[in-house]
Amino acid sequence: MILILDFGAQYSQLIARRVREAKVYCEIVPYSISIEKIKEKNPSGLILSGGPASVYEENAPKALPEIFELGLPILGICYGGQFIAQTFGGKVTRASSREYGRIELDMNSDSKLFTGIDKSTKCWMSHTDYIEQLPEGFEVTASSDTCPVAAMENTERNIYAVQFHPEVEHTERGREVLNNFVHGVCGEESSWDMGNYAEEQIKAIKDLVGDKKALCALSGGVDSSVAAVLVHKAIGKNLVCVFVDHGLLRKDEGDQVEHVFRDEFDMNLIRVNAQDRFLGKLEGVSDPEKKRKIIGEEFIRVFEEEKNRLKEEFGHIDYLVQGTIYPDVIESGTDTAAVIKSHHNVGGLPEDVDFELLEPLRQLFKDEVRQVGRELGISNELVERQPFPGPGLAIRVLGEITPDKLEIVREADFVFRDEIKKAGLQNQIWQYFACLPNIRSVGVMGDERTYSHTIALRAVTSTDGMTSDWARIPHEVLEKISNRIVNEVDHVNRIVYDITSKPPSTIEWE
Ligand SMILES: Nc1ncnc2c1ncn2[C@@H]1O[C@H](COP(=O)(O)OP(=O)(O)OP(=O)(O)O)[C@@H](O)[C@H]1O
Ligand SMILES: O=c1[nH]c(=O)c2[nH+]cn([C@@H]3O[C@H](COP(=O)(O)O)[C@@H](O)[C@H]3O)c2[nH]1
Ligand SMILES: NC(=O)CC[C@H](N)C(=O)O
Ligand SMILES: [Mg+2]
Repeated sequence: MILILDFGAQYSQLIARRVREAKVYCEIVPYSISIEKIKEKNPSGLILSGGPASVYEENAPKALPEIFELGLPILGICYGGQFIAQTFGGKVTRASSREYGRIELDMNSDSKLFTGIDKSTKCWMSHTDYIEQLPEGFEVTASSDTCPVAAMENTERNIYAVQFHPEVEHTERGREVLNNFVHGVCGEESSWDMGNYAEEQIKAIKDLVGDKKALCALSGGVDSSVAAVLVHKAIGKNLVCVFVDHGLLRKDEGDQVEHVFRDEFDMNLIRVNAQDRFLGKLEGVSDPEKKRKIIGEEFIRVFEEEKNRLKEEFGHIDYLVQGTIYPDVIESGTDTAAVIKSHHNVGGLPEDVDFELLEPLRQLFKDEVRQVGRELGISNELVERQPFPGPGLAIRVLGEITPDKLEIVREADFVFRDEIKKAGLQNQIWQYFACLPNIRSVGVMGDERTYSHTIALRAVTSTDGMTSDWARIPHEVLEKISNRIVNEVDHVNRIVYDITSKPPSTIEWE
């Protein structure tokens, strides 16, 4: 097995996922793990993850130096690599030129880590610091103009470090790098089997819930639909689904979700119209984290009210099923990982929740959830649906939300989606939406001065939502979308297209 020492990385689970995909068992442990514990687990290699800290800071997280005396192969990624450099006497400092997102790297294919990889390949970076001075005994195995030590190794000690992220989907040959490490360097064989996730989960849910009852927070999105079907297969009629229309949905979405769900599934579904209470609570609030927490809490209050209301006819409900997936968890922050944004269903939950949480997809990434959905026989149309965040349009109207602004973004978003569909691009773009940045600018329309809103279009390619690139939508399509939005949506006189990757941006603007 392989041990991953976690320094608070966004991508630790992704590293684990790639190692498992290479059919090798692995576990994630805190960076501070003791030497005895490591010996107990008897790994064939260690991977040191990335992390938000800088190794030269006073309280930077440090693994025990004795890990380097175990004789085990070690691979450090980003922070992990910088930690290796510092430990062996190299120098890590803040880079004059930071790198986020795509870069081209020259790799030395003589390195065991890069066996079989072309010289120049596309890699994904996310760092502020860099290895300025190579530690003694190490040699450089990859570099770019701005990052002289993009990879280094000490073959005698079997220690490797990379500045880029081999674990993310956008690093073209990343899987091969990790394969080379676990098989080529650590000598692991492909022996571990992932089993059948759906079957195992259904059995586990059956055992856990027994004949108790559960309420599923159902949005009509991919994650909660898959979660609902899993739980329904386990406990049948003891599940009730609650869909909340919080007034922050896209155009006509409430009716569509209700329709699709009743058509496709034979499950209890309750729709709660809660537009006024959500918008009331959000009035005058402009901080994104505050908005997310208000929404997270309000969802729970609605579910609790439904639970009380259903007591007589349905019986006591113990569990709340949510379609939480791994990015929701990690981005909401953990003991070591930074808070990127509090997803309403994790970091946005209030402290007092009158349910036991049941989240069967909590360890999975989006593409894995889609795979489970297909195994469960859910229609392609639903499984392929683009993600839509639980806080909805509230995090796409930047700053304070008003009914007028919601209306503008809703209409612009409708036009955008309509044109993407007409251009036949909906399967090539992972997520696409309109956003209202809350800036107004001067325009001239019909010879009159306007001072109106800007709409920002966001469209990204991704696989798991952890990294993304901006979608290269043909200019003719963008032109059509721009024309239509300005012509059809009142109070808009300017359209911009977002051309940042994640990192450094995130997919949503708030
Ligand atoms: N309008 C809603 N009504 C009830 N529950 C919701 C609603 N929106 C979100 N949720 C709950 O919050 C969870 C997280 O939302 P999220 O948007 O990440 O997932 P999803 O809507 O199920 O899938 P997708 O990512 O495809 O939109 C959902 O799985 C669901 O349990
Ligand atoms: O249910 C959700 N509740 C949330 O609070 C939330 N915030 C972001 N998202 C979705 O998660 C994916 C990654 O988003 P970001 O790059 O913006 O962090 C993207 O698909 C986002 O749409 C959310 N989903
Ligand atoms: N992704 C990382 O591990 C980042 C490491 C460190 N915080 C940097 O900015 O360079
Ligand atoms: Mg959703």
